[in-house]
Amino acid sequence: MPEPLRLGIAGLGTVGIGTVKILQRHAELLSRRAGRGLSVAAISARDRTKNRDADISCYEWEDDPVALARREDVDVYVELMGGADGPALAAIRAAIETGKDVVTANKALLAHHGQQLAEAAEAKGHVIRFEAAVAGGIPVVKALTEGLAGNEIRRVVGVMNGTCNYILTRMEESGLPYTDIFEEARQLGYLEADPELDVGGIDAGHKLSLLASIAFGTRVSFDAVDLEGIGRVSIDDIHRARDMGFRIKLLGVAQMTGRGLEQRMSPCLVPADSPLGQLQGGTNMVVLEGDSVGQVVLRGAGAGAGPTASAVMSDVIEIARGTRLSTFGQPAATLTEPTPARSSAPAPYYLRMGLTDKPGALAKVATVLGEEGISIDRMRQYGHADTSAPVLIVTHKTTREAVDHALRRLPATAVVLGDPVAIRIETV
Ligand SMILES: NC(=O)C1=CN([C@@H]2O[C@H](COP(=O)(O)OP(=O)(O)OC[C@H]3O[C@@H](n4cnc5c(N)ncnc54)[C@H](O)[C@@H]3O)[C@@H](O)[C@H]2O)C=CC1
Ligand SMILES: N[C@@H](CC=O)C(=O)O
Ligand code: NA
Repeated sequence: MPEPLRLGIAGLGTVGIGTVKILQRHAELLSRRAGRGLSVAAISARDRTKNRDADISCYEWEDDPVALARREDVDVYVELMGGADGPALAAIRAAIETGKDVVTANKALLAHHGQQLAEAAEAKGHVIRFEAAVAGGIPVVKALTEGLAGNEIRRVVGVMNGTCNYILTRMEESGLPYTDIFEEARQLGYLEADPELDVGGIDAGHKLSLLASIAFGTRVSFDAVDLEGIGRVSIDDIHRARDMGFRIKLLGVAQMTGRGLEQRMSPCLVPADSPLGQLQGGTNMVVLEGDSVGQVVLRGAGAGAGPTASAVMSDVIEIARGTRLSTFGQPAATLTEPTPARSSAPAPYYLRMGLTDKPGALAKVATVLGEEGISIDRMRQYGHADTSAPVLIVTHKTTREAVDHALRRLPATAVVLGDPVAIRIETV
């Protein structure tokens, strides 16, 4: 049997300890699958003495994660500290410089530095693997890189942030507004240290940009992701959308169009009876569409110690087996610079507005929509006690530009009260 593969594990929080536990619990199973033993050369975290849910006294300790990366007895540097820059970046650079392969769960870091790190690693014949970084335990990176390698990928769509899906699901269940459920999520410890990463759509945008790179052979371009978080999703819209047969999800879409690479992470309506519409709580779902395979739907835990460590271990075993994959599915130097699509593909839209309850009000709105080339598919007016009549409109496919233009014109009709809401409807 070959020599054991020696790991240096930096970060002993949720994911790091989850990884240590799998290594300890399944040592024999893992070495059978890997074809060689797996050993831990040393570990590192901020606080050595912290009470942890695993016995780490058997491992050598390094205070400095960069020193751990430079150790000669480490073959694979397992970075589970987090942070887009700082020690995680310095440590991964040091690991590559000194000839190690790298496994990381750090989507923020790869979204910002993935291209440069992949080029550096590949120039030296080393690999960077990141299954845990996208949708946690769901093997979506491997599905795209390996299982669907024979396809031209048409589209990647998904719910990739469990916290946002939890918040939206709980708002619908409880009827409580965003601020109340945000607080509930905080109390449950679901939110990242900087909650804006979750609710601002940034974390999910990081993940989408990594999948887009593999799917379309383009350099990671997180800055080109059109981002909108869930902070403005109202309980009203959640209920009205449900009345019309939809649910609101923070949805990521990446597709190559005639106008360039479209990457969006924003609240969208999806049919309530679709797989995405049925997705409840903190679960993730990614839908991959290939020209030969059609649609592949992956669903599972996008976060948590066990699921995320499961993904980390899949990368470690891949390396132990001798599989050497390019970080983004093809040599980093051959990834092309994407042209960002300036506008998104046409789609139906959901429009909600309050109208003055006077004859002809609806006709004025319909005229503006018609003049902007927007055709109405369905409409519903609600009973009301005051002077503002709530109206919902589902349009046929149209462009975001036409919708925005119509919304800008509506105040001039003098029949629309307050700010109308427009949300894209995504059919998957
Ligand atoms: N928690 C989850 O469910 C998921 C986490 N991830 C990613 O996994 C990585 C780790 O996340 P968690 O385990 O949740 O974080 P955590 O906050 O629970 O643990 C971080 C660990 O890294 C150590 N650390 C942080 N900065 C350090 C430094 N400068 N020097 C030495 N040690 C340092 C901390 O002491 C701690 O042991 C992050 O990149 C995160 O985005 C990815 C998917 C899911
Ligand atoms: N904050 C993330 C954790 C995993 O990436 C989420 O809620 O999905
Ligand atoms: Na994954």
